[in-house]
Amino acid sequence: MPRFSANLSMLFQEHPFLERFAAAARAGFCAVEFQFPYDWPAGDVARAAREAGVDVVLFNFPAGDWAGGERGLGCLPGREAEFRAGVARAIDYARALGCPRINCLAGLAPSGETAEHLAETLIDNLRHAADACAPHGIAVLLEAINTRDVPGFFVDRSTRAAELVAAAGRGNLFIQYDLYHAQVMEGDLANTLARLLPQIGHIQFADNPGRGEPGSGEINFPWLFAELDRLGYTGWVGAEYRPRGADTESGLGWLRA
Ligand SMILES: O=C(O)C(=O)[C@@H](O)CO
Ligand SMILES: [Mg+2]
Repeated sequence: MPRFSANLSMLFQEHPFLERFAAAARAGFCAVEFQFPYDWPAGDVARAAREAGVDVVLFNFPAGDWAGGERGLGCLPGREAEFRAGVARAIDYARALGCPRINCLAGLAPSGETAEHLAETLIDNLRHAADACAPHGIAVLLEAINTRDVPGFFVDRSTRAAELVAAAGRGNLFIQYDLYHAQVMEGDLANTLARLLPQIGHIQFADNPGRGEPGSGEINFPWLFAELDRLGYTGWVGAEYRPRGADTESGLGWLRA
């Protein structure tokens, strides 16, 4: 079976953030990931992970004014300085946490800009991020997000993310393949995984519809997890779903199985 990490922005929300690390360890996870650690000092986050005995395997670059509706800075012309400051901040956190990969959110396509200009901006920003991360042994990821949940997201298909990553042309640049977003937008998960595998630096999952745990929807997760082994994928697979029950533990049947 693949190596699973618990996404602490979605799982274990019945606990305060810094207590979710220990909750994940008690549930059997040896690795965690999360969206944004920036509300907590890096030292506090690192201590929580160390004391729980879990590795931190992924988090996101700062993504703009999230509460105000922004969903990333990667493709936004005129925001390059803010993106770059976010890259530096994320590297500081990654070094404190020993985290080897950081995910870039492309953001919502602003009106009045051509797709070509947005793609150029994103590619320049990805190159900057990859070059800044490379000396620290950190990989940079680009994730496609479905436009049913996030209307207007600029990179909405894994095949497009793969094209942009290839165009940026950096050895430490990969795609983050989220099975939930891919199922909403593209389907054909197994064939797409096989085709994009060399470019995949991290996988996440939730069932569809509803973004719940495996077994709550239409995706055949036992078969797909076995397929990841058959394909030779050795990276992390992040559980990034909204538990349907009152607590996370009651939805972990897929992990026990
Ligand atoms: O929504 C997702 O999927 C993610 O992976 C997040 O990190 C982006 O908000
Ligand atoms: Mg995801």
